[in-house]
Amino acid sequence: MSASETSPLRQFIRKAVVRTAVGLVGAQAATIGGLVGYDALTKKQRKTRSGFPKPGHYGTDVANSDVDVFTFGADLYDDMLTQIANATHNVFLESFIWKDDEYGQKFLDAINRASERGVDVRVVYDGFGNLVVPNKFYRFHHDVHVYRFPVFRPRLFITPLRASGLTHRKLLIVDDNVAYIGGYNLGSTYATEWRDTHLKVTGPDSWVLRQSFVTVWNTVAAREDQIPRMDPPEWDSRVRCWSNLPMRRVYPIRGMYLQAIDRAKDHIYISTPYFIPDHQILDALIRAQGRGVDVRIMVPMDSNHVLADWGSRGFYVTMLKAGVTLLLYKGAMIHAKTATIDGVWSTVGTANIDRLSLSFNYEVNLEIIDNDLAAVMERVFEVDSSNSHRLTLDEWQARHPLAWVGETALAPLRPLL
Ligand SMILES: O=P(O)(O)OC[C@H](O)CO
Repeated sequence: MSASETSPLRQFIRKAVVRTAVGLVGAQAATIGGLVGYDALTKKQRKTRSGFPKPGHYGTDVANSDVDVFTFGADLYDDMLTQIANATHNVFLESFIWKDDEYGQKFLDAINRASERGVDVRVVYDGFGNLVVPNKFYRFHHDVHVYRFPVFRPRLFITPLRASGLTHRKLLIVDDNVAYIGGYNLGSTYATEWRDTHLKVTGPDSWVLRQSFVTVWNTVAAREDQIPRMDPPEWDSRVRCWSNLPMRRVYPIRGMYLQAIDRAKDHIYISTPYFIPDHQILDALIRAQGRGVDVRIMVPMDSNHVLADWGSRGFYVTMLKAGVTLLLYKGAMIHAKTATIDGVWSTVGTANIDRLSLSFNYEVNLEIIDNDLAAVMERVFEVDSSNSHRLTLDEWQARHPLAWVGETALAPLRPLL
């Protein structure tokens, strides 16, 4: 049938569909524009937030290794810088964000000095994550081996899945014996203004993090730049490492979370800066609450990404109706990517509970089965809870109708956030 022969009814339906689609996209664009504009206006106010209670620094033994829990950036960075300064053999550093500020410079200087004195230094950082940092900041000593994850990747046209993903990891491994992992990127804001959590593993269990770094490095580096294999200490460790590696097409962190949530019998405490779960994770959490598990999820009251906040808020009614406790962290940005379950199981890593982390980016999480560490993680969660507002269903349902419009308009974008 030619266009001129199209029936009036068909023409009407076609126009209605096109207008609805244009209207929806327009509403979404207007919502995003409004939220981003409002966010820019209130940014200054967020910069003068009141700060946060510091949960402290804890040391525990897990099997034959020492595990330190850091919850304040300046303490962590000082410890990392001391390790780099004392390194005698090698330093492997990977970071999603590496700012050109005071602390960023300290790390750059420390690894350059290590390289100068003959330490084998390997660095991985993300091109996209540091687009706003001038390239000239990254002046490495000529012996430092560097891989900058490229922003543009021609291989995307050949092997789109394997060539995708940013490195969202934050890792430091020193002398094959000390390894750091957690939410801290490198930058001065994170040193004092953000609440985050990092682990330091000293001893044989650090191997798993070394191996995670080596796996990525040895895939991207030239043959002459490969890092030699080091044998693992033991099979039956209570410390497991899960690495999302698009280059291998594996994303095990999501599976780790699903298994642990399904296994929970008593309580689940999760901290995440960005909470935009897929259906299966959301369903697992709601089912856990339904069988009597005390599920508590902590997110920032206002994070540094307004769209992520609104993407997250779209889940609040469902969660609150299911009885899940929502804790909104006040006065500072909480960026910890941690969970602890039943006083036994804990994870600390780089993955957020969102699709970018669980199904797209390079990530790494430690999973640790240990009562003492779980007790520490619960203590940290308790201190953070004391600085959080517990949201109620009544309060949330009384929010401004425009908020509901924002949540609904952003719902289709959740997979991208
Ligand atoms: O991507 P993350 O979780 O490391 O968070 C980084 C901040 O969002 C920087 O804007």
